[in-house]
Amino acid sequence: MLNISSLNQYYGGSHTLWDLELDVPEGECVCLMGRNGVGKTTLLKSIMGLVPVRGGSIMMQGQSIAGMKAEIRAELGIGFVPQGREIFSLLTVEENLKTGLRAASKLGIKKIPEHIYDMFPVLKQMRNRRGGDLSGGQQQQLAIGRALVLNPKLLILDEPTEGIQPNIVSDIGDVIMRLNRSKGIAPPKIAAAKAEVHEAIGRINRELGVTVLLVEQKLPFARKVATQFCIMERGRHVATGAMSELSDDLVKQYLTV
Ligand SMILES: Nc1ncnc2c1ncn2[C@@H]1O[C@H](COP(=O)(O)OP(=O)(O)OP(=O)(O)O)[C@@H](O)[C@H]1O
Repeated sequence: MLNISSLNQYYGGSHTLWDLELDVPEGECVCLMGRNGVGKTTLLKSIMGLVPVRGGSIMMQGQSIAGMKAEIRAELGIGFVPQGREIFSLLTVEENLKTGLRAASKLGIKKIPEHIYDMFPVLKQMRNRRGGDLSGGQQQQLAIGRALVLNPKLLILDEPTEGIQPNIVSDIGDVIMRLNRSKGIAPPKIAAAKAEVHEAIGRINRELGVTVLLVEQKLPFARKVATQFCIMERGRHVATGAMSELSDDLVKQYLTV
């Protein structure tokens, strides 16, 4: 579905991506891996047209997209959930989802597709709550739900569970948490919230048939959700394959910190 070859990217004079190759076959869930600063986010931004690239090609379903504006790439069926989620905290869940509809109306999508609420029941329950009042895990589900409004063929996610913290939406929340802790009441289960997000990504891939490319640093999650891996090191791809073939040697060489 997505084929990248000989891609180079520079931030000013700093050469960040070097002759990069990446294949994301239709129906697969590909995990981009590598230590901090190797260029994973830069590669995702290059695919989305958010940073300029030099040379090489980016093909989406056989069509060259390297010179296209970011909005056109979205219309061609590439959904993107950036790091940090970027949801609107003062808008309700439903209003947040509707912000995705403006671009979607060009594709004939006029209302929020029901399968988004099926995929994320919590968004249905909380449709009238403000985005800023949701927990980190719920906000991440909202960000993914919003990307699904465009009915993407390819969904790109940058570290979807990074930064999921206990719900400290206000000083009051903070005080409650501290009080709970002093009474021995455990804070909300972060691991469970992260697992929920990963499970949803797995279902989006398998049940909705959406091809997925994601950056995920946590190996157990990556192994669980992805079918293929691509490891990067200093701006270059160094190893690719089926997730079942990701060896301990590769992990040690390129992923262990
Ligand atoms: N806007 C920018 N201007 C200049 N250099 C940048 C910019 N954004 C990133 N870089 C540099 O490019 C390199 C790759 O960064 P990038 O964020 O793509 O890596 P990453 O693998 O996603 O890292 P992480 O896992 O920490 O998110 C790093 O050396 C980083 O400092």
